[in-house]
Amino acid sequence: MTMSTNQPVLKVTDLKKAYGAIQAVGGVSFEVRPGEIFGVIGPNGSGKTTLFNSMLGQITPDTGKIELNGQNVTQLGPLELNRLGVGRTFQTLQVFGKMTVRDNLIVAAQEHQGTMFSRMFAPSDSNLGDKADALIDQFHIRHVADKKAGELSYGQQKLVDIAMAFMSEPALVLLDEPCAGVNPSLVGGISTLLKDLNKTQRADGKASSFVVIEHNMDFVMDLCHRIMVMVEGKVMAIGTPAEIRANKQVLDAYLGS
Ligand SMILES: Nc1ncnc2c1ncn2[C@@H]1O[C@H](COP(=O)(O)OP(=O)(O)OP(=O)(O)O)[C@@H](O)[C@H]1O
Repeated sequence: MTMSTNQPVLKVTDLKKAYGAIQAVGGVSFEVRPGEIFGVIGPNGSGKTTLFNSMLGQITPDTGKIELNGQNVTQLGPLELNRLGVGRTFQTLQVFGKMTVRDNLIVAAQEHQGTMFSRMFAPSDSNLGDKADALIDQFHIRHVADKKAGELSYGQQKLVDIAMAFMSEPALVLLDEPCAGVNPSLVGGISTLLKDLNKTQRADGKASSFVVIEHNMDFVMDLCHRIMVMVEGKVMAIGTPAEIRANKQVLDAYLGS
C-alpha cells in the first residue's frame, strides 16, 4: 500500500457501541493527522473511554470502521494493534518501582518487541539504551535516571510512565488522562514536555500522533492542535482550541457549565 503524507494516521468512521439500551458511542467519525496532537473531551459518560477502548482493540465496536495508516484494524486486538504501532499510557502508573528509571524504559521497549519474560531478566543494554537516554534527556529526568522509579515523586513517575510509551516509536499514542493525580503545579510542565517532544519528532520527520483524553481543560487547550468534543456518544464539535472555546453550542453544553 502506498502511503501519502496526507493520509491520516487514524481514521474512525461512524463508530457505534451500545451496552444494552445505552448507546455509549453513537456514530463517531474523525481523523488524526500525522504528528497531530488530538484531544478528546466531554462530560462524564459521553463515551470517551468506550471510544478509546475501541481504538486500542479492547472492545469490538458494533458497527463502524477504524483504520490505521489506511489499514482496516477494526477487528484487531490490543497485541496486534500494539505491533502495528499503537502505544498507550494508563490512568494508573505502570512503572516498576524496584527498577531504575533507565531500565524501566528499556524493558518497556523489550516488551513491545515481544521479548518474553523480559521482566525476569536484567535488562540488557543494547541500542535501546541509546533510545532510553534520548528520552531521558527529552523528559528532563537525567538526574534520576539511575534511581529506582519507586523512589521518585508521583509527578516524576508519571513522566517516566509517559516516556515508556514512546520507547517503541509508536505511530499513534493514546494518552489516558495524563494529568490524573498529578499536582496541578506540574500539569503545565507535562504539556510543555509533550509539545517539545512533538516538535523534535516533527523536525526529525518521524512524529508520533497523540490522542489525549483529559478532563483538565487548561492542559487540553494548551497542548492539542485540534480537539473533539463528545456529548452523549456523539461528536458535538471538532476544531482548534480557539474554535472550541468560541463554539456556542460547546459552551452551553459543556464548557460553560
Ligand atoms: N462495560 C459497560 N457496561 C455497561 N455500560 C457501560 C460500560 N462502559 C460504559 N458504559 C456506559 O456507556 C456510557 C459511556 O461511558 P464511557 O465510560 O465511555 O464515558 P466517558 O466519557 O469515558 O466517561 P468518564 O469521563 O466518566 O470516564 C456511560 O453511560 C456508561 O455508563
